Amino acid sequence: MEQTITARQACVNALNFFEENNRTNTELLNKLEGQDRQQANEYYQGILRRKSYLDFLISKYSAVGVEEMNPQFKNILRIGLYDMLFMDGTPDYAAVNEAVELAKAMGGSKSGDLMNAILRRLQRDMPNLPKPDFKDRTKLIATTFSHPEWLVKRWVDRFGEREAFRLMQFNNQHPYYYLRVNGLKTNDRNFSLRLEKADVEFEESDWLPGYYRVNSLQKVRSKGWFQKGLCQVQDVSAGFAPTILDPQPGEEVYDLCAAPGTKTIMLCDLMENKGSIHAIDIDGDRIGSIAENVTNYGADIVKIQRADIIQERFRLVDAVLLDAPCSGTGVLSKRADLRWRRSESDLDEFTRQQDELLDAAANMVKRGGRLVYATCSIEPEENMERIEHFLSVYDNFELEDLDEYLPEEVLSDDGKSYQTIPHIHECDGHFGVLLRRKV
Ligand SMILES: C[S@@+](CC[C@H](N)C(=O)[O-])C[C@H]1O[C@@H](n2cnc3c(N)ncnc32)[C@H](O)[C@@H]1O
Repeated sequence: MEQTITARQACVNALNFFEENNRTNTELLNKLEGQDRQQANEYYQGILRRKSYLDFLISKYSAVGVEEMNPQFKNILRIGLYDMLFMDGTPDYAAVNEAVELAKAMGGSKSGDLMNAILRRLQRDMPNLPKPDFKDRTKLIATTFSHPEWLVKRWVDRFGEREAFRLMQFNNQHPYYYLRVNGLKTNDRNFSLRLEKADVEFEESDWLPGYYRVNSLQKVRSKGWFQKGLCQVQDVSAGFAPTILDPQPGEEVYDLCAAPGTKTIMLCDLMENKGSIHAIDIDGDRIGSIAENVTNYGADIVKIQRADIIQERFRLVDAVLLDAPCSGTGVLSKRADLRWRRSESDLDEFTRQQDELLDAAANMVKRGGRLVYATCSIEPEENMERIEHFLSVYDNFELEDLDEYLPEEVLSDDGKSYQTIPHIHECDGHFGVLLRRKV
């Protein structure tokens, strides 16, 4: 029989995995059910959202430096401290006990004693814990807001300190989630009635139809609505790219870079499940999720293909969506792990790849056809600068106005691109443009 583990244990395992492999293993968190699963994810993302600050405090109370500490012990310590500082429902004594028991179980009684000593001292000083006191301003801000120094420097230079603080504070909040209704299986009215009946607090978006902002996904998950394909989790700003592509029933559409398929199923919805969508992705592991999503949502116009779109040739179609791989700096509140996985040099790699992908995508569009380029980044190099570069090479494409599709507050002054910035628009940060190939 498989041994059952607690949310805290699962989180320690996931944090250990992250430190070793520099990536998230969602299976370690999601093998739990119900509330435990939610709690494990909450710990994991929450601790990564506050990592530098937690480590700063740990360094003040431990004789062993954070870098030299046994990773498992360090991650249990982070959970105990996170519990005391940020988990409202856990009394301090319970947070300490849980961490001590976990340390004993995972590392023996000496480990439990040491855990107890460090956390008790932190608990005692709780109202007056030390504040980061580094002379180096970037390091001070980075530690206070738990963001990497390179990103702090970049955002302070670009936005100024005050705005950068607001952005990082937003990234450190518990995120909002949006549900998008699957129009192939239900409708907005029916779905909002379901939400009311299930006692889910929600707010309907006034930006796009069929989006509902909720504070927690737990009730929706327990109702089985995701498995039934009634709705999906998709930030409203992620819905902008399929919206501006405006795919029509009967058209032939490429969804390049499609996995895990959240935009593919929205395209099916917009096309009323008529026409054809080729969902293409290079990643064999991620491609299975497209099929799962499509089946769940009751769509049958999707052909899934594993391919490198830069290497392979495709015939021309009416509309192409290129949801490019990017740094993901627009989604750091939901994907706190990304802030520690990325480095500044990754940006050069992403922009090079984005140019190649745009080049490939442009050669799949019929005359008069449309190409949408989108990212979940807020970095200009991955966004408008890529499009400016593209247009300097491809004078047979032009930018289209977006004001008939999207609210004014997310559009650039000339109305030809959208960009959401998390703390300003209170959603994820997404960018996109609609390019038309001249006839
Ligand atoms: C931002 S994610 C796509 C998210 C997806 N559109 C959605 O909304 O669910 C980018 C995807 O690009 C894929 N990708 C990267 N390089 C590619 C290439 N050369 N050919 C095809 N897919 C590629 C990655 O495997 C990844 O799944």
